[in-house]
Amino acid sequence: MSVTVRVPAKVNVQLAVGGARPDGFHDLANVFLAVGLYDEVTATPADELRITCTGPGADQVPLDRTNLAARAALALAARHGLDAAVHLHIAKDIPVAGGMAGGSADAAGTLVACDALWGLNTPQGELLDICAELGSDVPFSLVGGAALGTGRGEQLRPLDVGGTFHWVFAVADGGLSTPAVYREFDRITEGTEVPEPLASQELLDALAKGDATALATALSNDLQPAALSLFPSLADTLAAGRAAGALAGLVSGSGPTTAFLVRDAESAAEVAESLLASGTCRAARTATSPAQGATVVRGR
Ligand SMILES: C[C@](O)(CO)[C@H](O)COP(=O)(O)OP(=O)(O)OC[C@H]1O[C@@H](n2ccc(N)nc2=O)[C@H](O)[C@@H]1O
Ligand SMILES: Nc1ncnc2c1ncn2[C@@H]1O[C@H](COP(=O)(O)OP(=O)(O)OP(=O)(O)O)[C@@H](O)[C@H]1O
Repeated sequence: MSVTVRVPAKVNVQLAVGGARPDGFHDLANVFLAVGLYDEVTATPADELRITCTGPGADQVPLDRTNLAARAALALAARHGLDAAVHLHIAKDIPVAGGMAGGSADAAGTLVACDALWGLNTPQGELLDICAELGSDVPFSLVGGAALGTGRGEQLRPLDVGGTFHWVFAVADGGLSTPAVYREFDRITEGTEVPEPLASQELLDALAKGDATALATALSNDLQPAALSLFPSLADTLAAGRAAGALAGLVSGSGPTTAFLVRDAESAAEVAESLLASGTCRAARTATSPAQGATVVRGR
């Protein structure tokens, strides 16, 4: 018997970053939006903890206990005094090391899959606590939809979304390390006064209304200069997407995936085709948001 859970990627429609905290993290006003690109995690009873992974970029995913999915299974098992004797298969579709929370999605998916497989019925609040221990993005991967993340991004307030938004994601050739991008942010902002991160009311209103034009004007990512500094060719990708007719483009989270907000599905297909033809990205994917958080799709 197995349980399969589907988990969405995310884009940060606003990522306001404060100064470095004494613990090395940064306080954020992080407006998460789940997008319909999914990883699937299947949990099956086994003699011992084992991970397999298929899909684009699977060769870059660790299969040992450093995999965030393995850490999630071990954390849930430990909380309930169980042995994490489970085979986790990750069917990857979220770009690896792309700034779209792929590893976080797999961790959240593993928690939901193992919770169902082991019949634990762990309360949502407890699952969210485990998520926060695993990583700043993991709680959002569990809940999906749209949310404002404060603290290091793990304290969530659900947000209203009044319509469907259409996106094109340009997948870069290569990845970026999240800690390296935050370090570059620190280097760039050194000696300046970094303001307290605050969510933009204009942006929250645009989300609530489902107004893509207004959202396009309000998109922002304080990590973008750092990602561009470490991966300068992303500027060409951003220019190509805008020239192709996107309403706006920005780096997704810590990058290097770039996200383009477009008017509708037809425009998404056109912008994706132009981006690929421009030769400034490895792949272009279309998706809509919001998307549901970690959800059991097969098994109990
Ligand atoms: C860039 C984002 O993806 C935007 O949602 C997140 O802020 C990163 O979330 P994540 O990958 O889950 O990050 P974590 O695994 O919690 O932390 C990885 C590293 O990123 C940096 N980090 C992360 C979150 C945060 N609020 N401040 C930080 O400085 C720290 O160097 C940390 O050691
Ligand atoms: N299940 C996993 N899937 C992908 N990468 C993983 C996983 N577990 C650990 N990793 C490691 O984490 C690194 C970052 O991968 P991930 O795909 O989570 O990045 P990301 O999407 O940029 O993260 P975020 O947007 O949360 O900052 C990878 O290079 C890989 O070595």
